[in-house]
Amino acid sequence: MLGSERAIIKVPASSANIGPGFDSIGMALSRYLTLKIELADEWVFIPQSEEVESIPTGKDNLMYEVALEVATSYKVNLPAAKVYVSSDIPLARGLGSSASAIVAGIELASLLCQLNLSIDEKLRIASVMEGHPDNVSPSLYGGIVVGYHHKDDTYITQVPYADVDVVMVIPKYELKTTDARDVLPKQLSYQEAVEAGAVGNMLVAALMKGNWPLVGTLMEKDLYHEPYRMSLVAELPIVREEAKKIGAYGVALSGAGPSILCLARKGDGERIVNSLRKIVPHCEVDVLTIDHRGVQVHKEAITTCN
Ligand SMILES: Nc1ncnc2c1ncn2[C@@H]1O[C@H](COP(=O)(O)OP(=O)(O)OP(=O)(O)O)[C@@H](O)[C@H]1O
Ligand SMILES: N[C@@H](CCO)C(=O)O
Repeated sequence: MLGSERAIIKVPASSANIGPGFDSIGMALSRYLTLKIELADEWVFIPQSEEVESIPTGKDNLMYEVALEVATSYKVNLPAAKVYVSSDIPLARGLGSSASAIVAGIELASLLCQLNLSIDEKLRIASVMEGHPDNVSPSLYGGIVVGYHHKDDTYITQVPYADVDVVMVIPKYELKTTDARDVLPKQLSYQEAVEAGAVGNMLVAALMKGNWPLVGTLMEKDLYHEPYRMSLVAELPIVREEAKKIGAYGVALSGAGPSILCLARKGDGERIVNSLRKIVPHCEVDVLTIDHRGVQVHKEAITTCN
């Protein structure tokens, strides 16, 4: 295995929650964490792009920690590797960079230890590690995924189609998920919990039917997290007002923020991007597509030049 070959692991980014699908719904997006892996005498991660220039280069890297934990749980040794890392997923912006790294770490262990893990086994391991399946499941399976995870089981269902444009507003500042979770309440009242659950149920029904105007309405009615995180992302109300004015279906925080997800009719994305760039010139604004493939692994021959 490997030796004269190099393996390539490509993991898509993801946007979790889509409003009321807190900790359970996410979509895979067309930004990627890419690893090129060769067997080596010791572990090293070599950053190849700006987004990952600050990641640890040794055994304190999250991807190594994940790979080691997987190898240990299967009672096998983890061979050392040299890993070239490139990515256009910004860290700590609500685009699932940590979930992509967890999926990459599981794939590393599966490949280097020849574990041959099934995708469902990878989902279970990744969800246990991340604590919720909303980012890891789309990064593994692609598309829009609805999931439920608890200590005994993890379940997912893929949304069958998604013909929408995705506009992402990405502020320059980071917001760590742990900090964005610290502002959440410890409890909701029974009445609030029932209402929040009903909104989430309706969102799933609308997603499954491909009723995007209704998805847009419901993604703005979250009661689990966005009301508490609003104060952390000043751009959210401004982007929402402008995007809705020019025809977006709906706007919500992407994951724990600070990025902002806008869903729009197919073909409307560029127009919305042009308009939002004027309103929030300090942010990156881009049309992304939904990745339908999920994580990809392949091998290529290593050729040496003399
Ligand atoms: N490729 C990577 N290699 C090593 N560590 C990484 C990598 N990608 C992300 N991380 C770690 O994950 C942290 C970001 O995780 P965090 O959960 O705060 O944000 P996120 O996953 O980008 O956003 P969200 O969970 O809201 O979608 C980084 O600061 C870094 O420590
Ligand atoms: N569902 C998670 C996604 C980020 O990990 C949150 O919103 O905190």
